Amino acid sequence: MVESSTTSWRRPVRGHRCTSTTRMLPVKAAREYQEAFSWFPDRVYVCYAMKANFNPYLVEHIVDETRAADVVSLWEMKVAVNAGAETVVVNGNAKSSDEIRAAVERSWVINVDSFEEFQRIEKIARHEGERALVALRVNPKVSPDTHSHIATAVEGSKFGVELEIAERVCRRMIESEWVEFLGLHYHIGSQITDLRPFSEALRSVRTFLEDTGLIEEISYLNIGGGLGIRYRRGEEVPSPHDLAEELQEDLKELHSESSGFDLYLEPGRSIVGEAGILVTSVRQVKRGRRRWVFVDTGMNALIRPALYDAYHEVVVHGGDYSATEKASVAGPLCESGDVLAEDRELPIDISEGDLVVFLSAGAYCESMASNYNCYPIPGSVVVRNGEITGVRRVQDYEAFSKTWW
Ligand SMILES: Cc1ncc(COP(=O)(O)O)c(C=O)c1O
Ligand SMILES: N[C@@H](CCCC[NH3+])C(=O)O
Repeated sequence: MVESSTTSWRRPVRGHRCTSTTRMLPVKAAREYQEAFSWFPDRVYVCYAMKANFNPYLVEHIVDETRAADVVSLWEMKVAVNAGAETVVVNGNAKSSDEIRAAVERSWVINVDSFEEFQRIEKIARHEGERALVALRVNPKVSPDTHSHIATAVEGSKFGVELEIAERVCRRMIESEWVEFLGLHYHIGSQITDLRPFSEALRSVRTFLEDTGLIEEISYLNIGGGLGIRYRRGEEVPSPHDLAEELQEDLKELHSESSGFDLYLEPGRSIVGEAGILVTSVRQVKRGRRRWVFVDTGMNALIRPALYDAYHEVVVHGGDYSATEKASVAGPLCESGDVLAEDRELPIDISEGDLVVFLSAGAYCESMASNYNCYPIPGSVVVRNGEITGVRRVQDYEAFSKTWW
């Protein structure tokens, strides 16, 4: 649950009962992933993709269930370890040497993004005197129906290695004294609600593994994350069980052709997305050609509408919906794109101080918050089974200014 920067909540305290009916879905979702793939013959690791929401209190609950995380930076590594992650996979197209070193020292699997990165890893591993555990991120080239900014396996994508040249890279990894080649990784993008691209990607990778004979060399297959969530009321989206069913046949056959491999998944949004809300409060209503509802936080806390034309359901807490009219909800920032919701039916009598709540804000909202216009990073409250289990206070000026002076 994500609270806006300046809403006038009573100060939440860890352990207090909370009256909110918001369910803590993430643990359930993580469990569902584990159950959904339980037919897989070897081990299955559900590595929570921390980029979706790295709130440490939330990560703690999820990792308690999964024991595994997908990280992309040193700080994500720290949060994952503090939350008790035992299995960590390291992603990123431009990893720093410190990140690579940390992974090598702890024997975490590195999903290698390029041949050049493999060479850097080899050098670092030699220097450390430790073999690096590596998998190669490949680009199976699929075009899911999602925003182009979050499709990650299209032609020309910055991520991964094209399958046409991947065999050569894998063979070099296999020959290397300083890396241990485990297998392949791919991730086709995010907010994907059609299952076809997931099976297309798996089939491309399967064909690659069979045609090259690399099927005999792998002990690791990482199929990434990407499953979409419900942003609009009434929308139907596939569940982890649907995804598992879609992939079951190919995965089982691939497994039977191999000498056995563990399956890794990296879901982010589908674990935390639906569970989070962003609570803002109305500062002002403006009437002109359009009716505007200005709230106290904007794209600094919810950048998805501006970045991806994303839609988030809006609810006015306790609002009288018997008389509504169209209005757009915008933040206070000096940016025309700082519009959080366009043309929604909102109560006519909405006024200063009313709480405007954005739904499905658990993923890529809190984690993408910024200090634009020197607005503080909003605080957040994590609730589980009706109880507050974690509070991050609104960033204060002292914490903010330390970054600068
Ligand atoms: C490598 C990688 N794995 C996993 C994820 C998580 O994706 P999602 O939140 O869509 O499940 C991402 C983000 O798209 C990613 O880049
Ligand atoms: N930030 C994106 C998802 C990025 C996925 C990370 N690879 C969103 O809000 O939809």
